[in-house]
Amino acid sequence: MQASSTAGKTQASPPTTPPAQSQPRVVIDSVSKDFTVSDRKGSQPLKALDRVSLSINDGEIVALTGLSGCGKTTLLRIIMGLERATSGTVTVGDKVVTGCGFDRGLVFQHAELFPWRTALQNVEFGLEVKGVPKAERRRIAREKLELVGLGAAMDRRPNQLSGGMKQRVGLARALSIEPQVLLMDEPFGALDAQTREGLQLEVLRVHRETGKTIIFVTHDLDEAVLLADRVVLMSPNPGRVDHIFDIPISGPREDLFAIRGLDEFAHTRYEIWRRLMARVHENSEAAHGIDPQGRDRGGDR
Ligand SMILES: Nc1ncnc2c1ncn2[C@@H]1O[C@H](COP(=O)(O)OP(=O)(O)OP(=O)(O)O)[C@@H](O)[C@H]1O
Repeated sequence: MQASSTAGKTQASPPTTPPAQSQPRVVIDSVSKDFTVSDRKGSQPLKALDRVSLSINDGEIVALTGLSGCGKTTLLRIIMGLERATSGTVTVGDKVVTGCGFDRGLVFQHAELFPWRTALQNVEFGLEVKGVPKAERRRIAREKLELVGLGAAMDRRPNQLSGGMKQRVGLARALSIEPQVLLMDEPFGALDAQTREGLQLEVLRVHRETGKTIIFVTHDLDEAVLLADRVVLMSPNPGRVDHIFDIPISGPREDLFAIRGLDEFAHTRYEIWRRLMARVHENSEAAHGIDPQGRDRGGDR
C-alpha cells in the first residue's frame, strides 16, 4: 500500500481513497505501460509505468511530480487518451478512456498554436472539431480568452504574442470545450518566473470560477505545493506512485506571497524534496551497481 501523508503526519487511509465528501472524477486503476526502446544494441522492453493506481476527486487539483523519466507525461497522455495503457484502465466520470474525448482538455508545455490563425481562431479550433456552430464558437472563444485575461489580444497571431500569452491561449483553448478534467503537462515550465506566477494565479482563478478537476505535471515543487490539493510523487524504473502528499493549506490560494510564508508550505515542500532526494540517491547508486541495502550487485564499475 502506498503511504499518504500531510506534512510530517502519516495517515491511516490509502491514497487511492478520496475524501468521503467528494466523488472521484478520474480513477486510474493499476495502469501499466510498456514501451520498446531501440538503440545500437537492439530493441529492449521498457516498463514506463507499473500498476499505477490513483483516484482524483471532482474539483481537485493534483500535481504529478518526480524524477525525469518516471512516467509523468506517459500517465497524463494515457488519461488524455493519446496513449493506450498496456494494462489497467482509466475512468473519467463513468466512462472508461479509450481515446481522446471532449471531457478532457490538454494544455501542452509549448502552446502548439497554429501560426496562421489568430488567438481567437486558435481557441475556436477545438470547438470546430466538436461541431459547434460558428456564431456560438466565436462567443465561447471570446469568453474563454476574456477569462484568461487576453480579451485585448484576441486578434493577434502567435508571432505577436509573448510566451505567457501563448500559454494563456492554450489554456483558453483547452477550457473552450468545457472539459470535466483539465490536464496540463508542465504548462509553465518554459516561462520566466514572473510570467509563470501570473499564470499560476490564472489557473487558481479559473479553478475557483469553474471548479474543474485539474491534473498537472510539474518539476517545480513550489508550484506543486502552491497550486495542488495533493502532490503525487512518482519514482522511476519502473514508474510508480512513490508517495502522495496532502497539502495542508486551507482557504484561498491566490495570495501566493503569503502562502510561501506559511510554515505548512515550507514544511510540505521540504518533505517532498527530502523524499525526492532519497530517490535521486537510490537511482544513482543503482546506476553504479550499488544496492541501497548495502549489497554489491556486481554492476559495471
Ligand atoms: N514513445 C515512447 N517510446 C519509447 N519510450 C518512451 C516513449 N515515451 C516515453 N518513453 C520512455 O518512458 C519513460 C517515461 O517517460 P515520460 O516522458 O513519461 O517521463 P517523465 O516523467 O514525463 O519525464 P520528464 O520529467 O523528463 O518529462 C522514459 O524512460 C521514456 O524514455
